[in-house]
Amino acid sequence: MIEARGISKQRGGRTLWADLALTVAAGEVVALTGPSGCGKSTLLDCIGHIDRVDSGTISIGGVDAGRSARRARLLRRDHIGYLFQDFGLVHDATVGTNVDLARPTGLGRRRGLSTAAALEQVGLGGRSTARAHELSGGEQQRVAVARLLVKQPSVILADEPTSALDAVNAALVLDRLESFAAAGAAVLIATHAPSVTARVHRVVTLGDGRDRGPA
Ligand SMILES: Nc1ncnc2c1ncn2[C@@H]1O[C@H](COP(=O)(O)OP(=O)(O)OP(=O)(O)O)[C@@H](O)[C@H]1O
Repeated sequence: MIEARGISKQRGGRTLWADLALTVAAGEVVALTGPSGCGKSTLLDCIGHIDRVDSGTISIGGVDAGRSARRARLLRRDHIGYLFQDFGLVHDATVGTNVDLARPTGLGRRRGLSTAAALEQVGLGGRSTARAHELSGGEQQRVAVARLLVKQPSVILADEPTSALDAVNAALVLDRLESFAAAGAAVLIATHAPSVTARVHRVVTLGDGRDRGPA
């Protein structure tokens, strides 16, 4: 589902990674680890088509957007979902609006759950009119998960999704990510947390080129 081949990226004159290959199959949960500053977030941004690699190719579901901004936008809109450490919500918007905003407008618009059903699934059925900033961190990350439930992306990129959460909420988020994979999504999680790497199918370590294989 995610297929990166020979990709390289420089930042501020420093090579973050070079000639890197990474694949994540449909149904697989892969953790991306490595020392702080080695370029995990940058790699997620490139795979998520928010940023561009300097060389190499990245295809999502067999589609390589190349240098086309339009094709990158369509991949982001229809196929890619994000989960961020800081939750990535619009703070002043309501919970319901935050979830509505994730609904694809193109071919995938009928794919996911309704906003009400998604909020119900994450235990926030009664909170749709609350402003996002009024929720706790754990609740905000559950709103972010509800956004994925309405979008049903085939690729989920999660950047330290549990680092601001307590153990209970972190486990809930991981449960959800595993459910998305069980339903066929490819899930890539950048993380430092042993509690995450212990649960995934495979760990890829940036910086030393190691891929430990099945965890
Ligand atoms: N917008 C930017 N402009 C220039 N350099 C940047 C930018 N964003 C990140 N960097 C640099 O790129 C390098 C990689 O950053 P990145 O956030 O991808 O690393 P990371 O492995 O995710 O780190 P951490 O584990 O601390 O989150 C760092 O040295 C960082 O300072």
